Amino acid sequence: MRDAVADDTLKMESSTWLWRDFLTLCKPRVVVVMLVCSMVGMALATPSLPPAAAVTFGLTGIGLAASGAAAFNHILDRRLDAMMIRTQERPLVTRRLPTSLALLWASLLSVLGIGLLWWQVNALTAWLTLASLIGYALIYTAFLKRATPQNIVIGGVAGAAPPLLGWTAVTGQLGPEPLLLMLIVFAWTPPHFWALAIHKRDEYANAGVPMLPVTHGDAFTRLQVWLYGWLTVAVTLLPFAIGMSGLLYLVGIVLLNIRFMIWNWRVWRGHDPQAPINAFWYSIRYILYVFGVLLLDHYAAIWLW
Ligand code: HEM
Ligand SMILES: CC(C)=CCC/C(C)=C/CC/C(C)=C/COP(=O)(O)OP(=O)(O)O
Repeated sequence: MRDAVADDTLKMESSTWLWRDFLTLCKPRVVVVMLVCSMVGMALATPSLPPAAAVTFGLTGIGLAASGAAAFNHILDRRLDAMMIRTQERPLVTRRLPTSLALLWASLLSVLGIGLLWWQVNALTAWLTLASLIGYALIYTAFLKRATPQNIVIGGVAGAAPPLLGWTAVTGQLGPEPLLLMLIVFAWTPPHFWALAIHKRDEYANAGVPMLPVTHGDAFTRLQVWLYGWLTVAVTLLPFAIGMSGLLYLVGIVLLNIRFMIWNWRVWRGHDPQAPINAFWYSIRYILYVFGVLLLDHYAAIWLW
């Protein structure tokens, strides 16, 4: 009797673990932030509320496809992940999940995501999402990541797509505004990632991944964080400059950028060894707040005026 209870507990624990592992393959926190950016892209695409069907199917499709891309990344990187402390507890490294099952999971998520966008949203969004999926899962992960320190700059195009995908899900069209939203995420990616890469430089070096701090050293990477930080500041001022967003956005973005650049300045100076990792965590809050303030400004303009 006692053993049967123990067995059941074990079964329950292992099935919870199994689901957790499937979820881990999706990089859920990254995908959630991407979906926030997509949602803001959807909201800004129309002066009224975006249609419920485009929002529901659009977010589900983009979320499934991004999760599929993340799962492919886990598969292709499993040997490399085994060489880094940060990633060595991942389910395919510890073999809690067999690679074949992960491949099935990644394919299922990707086909469902792209299929849903194709049938229920529009062909343009489906094609662009497929391009982002291939861009991250294959071009970045399998080739660029191992080949050049510019990997995350080029690969950043795929990661930056979500606000544009949200926009096209609602309008079926491209335009300068969604490209600008994409450009914000694109410019933000180097300060976001290189701050972390400075902190984890030795792990990347041991694994033989040519990230910028490994190939060009800390000082050069810190300077790049500072310079791309300024590029991000310039790009985030454009929505106001072109009349896409109003005064509320301007005030919000100036405050956010001051904080963002204080962190990037600390990284650049290099006096505080904890500055890069703190700047990395702030970068995630920053991108959420930037899209949050774009959204607030948009609805304030519609409802208050
Ligand atoms: C090529 C582009 C990108 C690269 C190379 C990159 C790299 C990374 C890495 C290595 C981590 C892991 C940190 C850890 O394990 O503790 C991370 C975390 C994160 N990234 Fe990025 N990132 C990119 C683009 C993006 C984009 C576009 C978003 C969202 C819009 C994003 C949002 C996040 C979030 C929310 C986390 C925290 C995840 C967590 O807490 O588990 N990243 N990023
Ligand atoms: C369809 C669509 C919108 C696709 C976007 C896909 C996506 C989830 C991009 C995430 C970007 C990211 C976390 C890169 C880090 O990869 P890494 O391998 O360098 O980091 P790791 O070492 O933590 O795995």
